[in-house]
Amino acid sequence: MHAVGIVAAAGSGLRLGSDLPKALVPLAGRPLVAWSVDALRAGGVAEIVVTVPPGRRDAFAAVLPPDVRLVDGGASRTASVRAGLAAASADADVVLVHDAARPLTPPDVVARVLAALADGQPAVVPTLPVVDTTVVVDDAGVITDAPARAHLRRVQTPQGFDRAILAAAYAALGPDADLTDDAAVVRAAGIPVTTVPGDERAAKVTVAHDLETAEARVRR
Ligand SMILES: Nc1ccn([C@@H]2O[C@H](COP(=O)(O)OP(=O)(O)OP(=O)(O)O)[C@@H](O)[C@H]2O)c(=O)n1
Ligand SMILES: C[C@](O)(CO)[C@H](O)COP(=O)(O)O
Repeated sequence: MHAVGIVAAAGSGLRLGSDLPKALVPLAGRPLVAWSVDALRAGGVAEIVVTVPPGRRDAFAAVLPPDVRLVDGGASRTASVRAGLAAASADADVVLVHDAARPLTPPDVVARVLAALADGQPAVVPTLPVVDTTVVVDDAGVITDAPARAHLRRVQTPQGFDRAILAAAYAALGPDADLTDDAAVVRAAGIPVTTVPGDERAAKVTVAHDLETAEARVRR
């Protein structure tokens, strides 16, 4: 099975509040994107495309292995993954889409996604249970619903797909579509998405506290 990894790294990191694009922010002295590329490789994905903020290729090339392909990302994560997918080898069987913002993803998570794809699943995402009661609120903040927690999951990356199915789902999507993950893209095309266990260590670095937590994990 020929797998290609797409690392979405073209975000700016507004919620982190850094001057650098988030993917270049250091974690224990190495940029987040370098950790995330290593995580995919350690899990068994050799070929990697990284989507970068336009105009920042040199900065990314300086911190990544020379065989990683760099492409300009877009204005949204959806647009960036679309650009990465267009640059991925057309002869790849499967694609794993990963966030640069999930630097400490254990190789086991990547391996579980690959194994489910090798089993013939068309779309696979790692998930974790929800531990808090979770509610829906209206614009005034009043609770309107409290979905049964047993059926709720937190979705992580890498998310794995049959390459042709993901490409067809993106092709069917409007040019300005902005969905929060790639599972939503294939679900919009009617493809069922299965889940495998995620891992708390694959947490996303979104705000400053997440970076502190990741630093503490690396120190341990
Ligand atoms: N136009 C974009 C926006 C996001 N991403 C990537 O998608 C992943 C998840 O996005 P998020 O954590 O929201 O990153 P940012 O968009 O950088 O964060 P923020 O919303 O705080 O600006 C990140 O690795 C980010 O680099 C991307 O490739 N292209
Ligand atoms: C793809 C993702 O990490 C799955 O949980 C998440 O949807 C990214 O969301 P963000 O708004 O780009 O942080």
